[in-house]
Amino acid sequence: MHIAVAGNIGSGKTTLAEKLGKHYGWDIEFESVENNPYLADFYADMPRWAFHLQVYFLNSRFNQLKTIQAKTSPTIQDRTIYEDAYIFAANLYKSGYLSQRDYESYLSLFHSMLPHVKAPDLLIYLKADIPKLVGQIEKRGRSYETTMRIDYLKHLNEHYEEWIGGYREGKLLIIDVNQIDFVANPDDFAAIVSKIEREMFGLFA
Ligand SMILES: Nc1ncnc2c1ncn2[C@@H]1O[C@H](COP(=O)(O)OP(=O)(O)OP(=O)(O)O)[C@@H](O)[C@H]1O
Repeated sequence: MHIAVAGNIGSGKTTLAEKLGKHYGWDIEFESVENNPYLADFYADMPRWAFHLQVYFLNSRFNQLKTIQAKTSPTIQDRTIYEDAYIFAANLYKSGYLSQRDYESYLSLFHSMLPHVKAPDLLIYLKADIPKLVGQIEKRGRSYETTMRIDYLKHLNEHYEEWIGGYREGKLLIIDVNQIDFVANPDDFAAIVSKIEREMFGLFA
């Protein structure tokens, strides 16, 4: 079984994946941030490093998927390969940070991978407005994210809305995290668990 958590930067994917992994005893596949050789450079100079970073993320996510698809134990994944292509790369192209030829090469690579990609059994989308995202990004205080512009987050959110609106690949659970705190408030976490059970197993928990 493959569960994936999707959402904009700072929406709380990693934290929720950790909590659900612990709650259900699922394996967790994280996004590799610490060892990413391009991320800090990318935030300092997006046009220069956009293509490099996208190829890096695409490859790392594809390898992660191969691992998940080869396993029999249930696994929760922190961000999907769809977000790399349909959200981040598309946004960088539309914002002029990826050139036409680089974007076309990227898409060609992504389309070569796509036949080997199976959609998750359940996609959990964490929907958050800009103030919530900004608050959480500030709270965690990663130095390279301090240069991030509000516009960048806004454009990413627009891409998320469009992608989620048309998502038909599998089961989808949308969780609006604007008014909840599933870390500080156990009831909020329990409500998420109930929604997951209803979606996955049709139970009224
Ligand atoms: N394809 C991509 N293109 C550009 N940046 C990306 C891409 N994938 C991930 N990132 C960035 O890499 C970093 C990854 O951080 P992390 O895994 O903690 O997730 P996050 O997006 O910050 O989400 P959350 O706070 O919900 O866990 C973030 O700055 C994120 O936006």
